[in-house]
Amino acid sequence: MADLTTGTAAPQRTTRGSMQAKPLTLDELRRLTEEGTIDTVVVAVTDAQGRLQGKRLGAQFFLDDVAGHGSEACNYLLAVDVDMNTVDGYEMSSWETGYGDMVMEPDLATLRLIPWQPGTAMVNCDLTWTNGDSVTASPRQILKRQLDRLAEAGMSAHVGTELEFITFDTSYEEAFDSRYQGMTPANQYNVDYSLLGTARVEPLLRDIRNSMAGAGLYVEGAKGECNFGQHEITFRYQQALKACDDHAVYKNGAKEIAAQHGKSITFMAKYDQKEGSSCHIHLSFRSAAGDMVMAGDGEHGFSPLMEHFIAGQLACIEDFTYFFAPNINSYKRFVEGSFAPTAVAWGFDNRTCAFRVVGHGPSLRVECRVGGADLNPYLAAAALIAAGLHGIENELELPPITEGNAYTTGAKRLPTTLTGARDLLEDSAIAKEAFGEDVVRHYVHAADIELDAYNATVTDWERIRGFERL
Ligand SMILES: NC(=O)CC[C@H](N)C(=O)O
Repeated sequence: MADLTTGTAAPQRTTRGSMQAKPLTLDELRRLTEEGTIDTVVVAVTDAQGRLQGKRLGAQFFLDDVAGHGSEACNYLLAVDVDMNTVDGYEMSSWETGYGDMVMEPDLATLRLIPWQPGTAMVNCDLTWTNGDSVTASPRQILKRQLDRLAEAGMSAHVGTELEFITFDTSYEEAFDSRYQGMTPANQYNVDYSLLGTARVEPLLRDIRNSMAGAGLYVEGAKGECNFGQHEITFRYQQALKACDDHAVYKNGAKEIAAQHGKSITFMAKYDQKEGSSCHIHLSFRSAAGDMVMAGDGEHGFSPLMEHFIAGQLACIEDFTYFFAPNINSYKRFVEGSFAPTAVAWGFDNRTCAFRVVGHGPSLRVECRVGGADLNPYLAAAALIAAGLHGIENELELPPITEGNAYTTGAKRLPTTLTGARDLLEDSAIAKEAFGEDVVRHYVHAADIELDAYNATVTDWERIRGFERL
């Protein structure tokens, strides 16, 4: 086991190297706690917005009580807005029901060291009610339900998520105080693939990469992107649930590490008018034994299952767009010619399509390019699995391939506003069937909360536009 950081500021502390740490067992955690190397265990759940929420527990208390029995958290955690306001209208949580508890049930398979915080381990949790029932609106429970459906069909899913983000030399506190005006991006020009440009940000990027390896993620690499200060760090695909747990840990951890460097990073889908930040999701189904099921002898080298799978994605993406673009800002990313998709289309290695098929044989997979970096990975992965199953169960026919520029074809368009996506989700028989009516109501309400907050706000844009000239 590698040494843990002693808690000095990030730039001085030693990194852990790039080897993927093994999951931490409960016995190892006990030993590390007894020898004083670990003193804190973070119990974490992922909320509706995809954020890690939870508590920092004394490691001994975690070992004695929580590992076996869970830890309580207020049920409002899945029913607040971004600002943690208690908002009306959620069935699972309200003043009327007294805002009681749910139980964070540690999934011990997710136990890991958190190298960027001294003496700390973390565990991802499922959410149950105090009577043991599953909390159906919990993103992790929503994904697990789709994985159960997939297992009943004799399959499992591999997922890889690729988050882009924009880095600023400005600290989070300075950014907040200046109301996000006049911030300094970490690069002053487009550093897409630029080794020179990315080297400027490498102390932070390397710290994030190596810290994530120490937290059990398999780091593939980092590259620069187009917008000023925009970068992407990628991790190897893996079983869907672990991929989403790791995504949530990474996104939270990358912000913590940026803060330790006096910098800030944002996963907003569209920070400014230049290129937005995506979360491309690579997905493949395998047999329960792990064998490939998507490649075959058909046209394009597809199996019939793959044809139905892609057809299902195209059939469902409009209904499910909310799960890939859950904020007002998310829709500003869907701009023609920006590498973010606008067309409901699929193609081979075609970055203008919503669904880009890549690889061949065992590596054949679909990259969904719809999601912004602000998506909730559990909900998006659940949506892709549900869409694939919809296509397979109904043996949907593969629509024609798009060759060339999907931005200028007459293909159907993705919803262009949160209102549009919300309405499609609300009316979706497929979504209600796959996720349950209560889950659809929960997330339609989440969209309404966001829309109401936005509509009630007078923005800078309106003042600049109208103050003098109107
Ligand atoms: N690497 C890329 O393909 C760029 C993706 C683009 N930034 C988006 O928001 O979708």
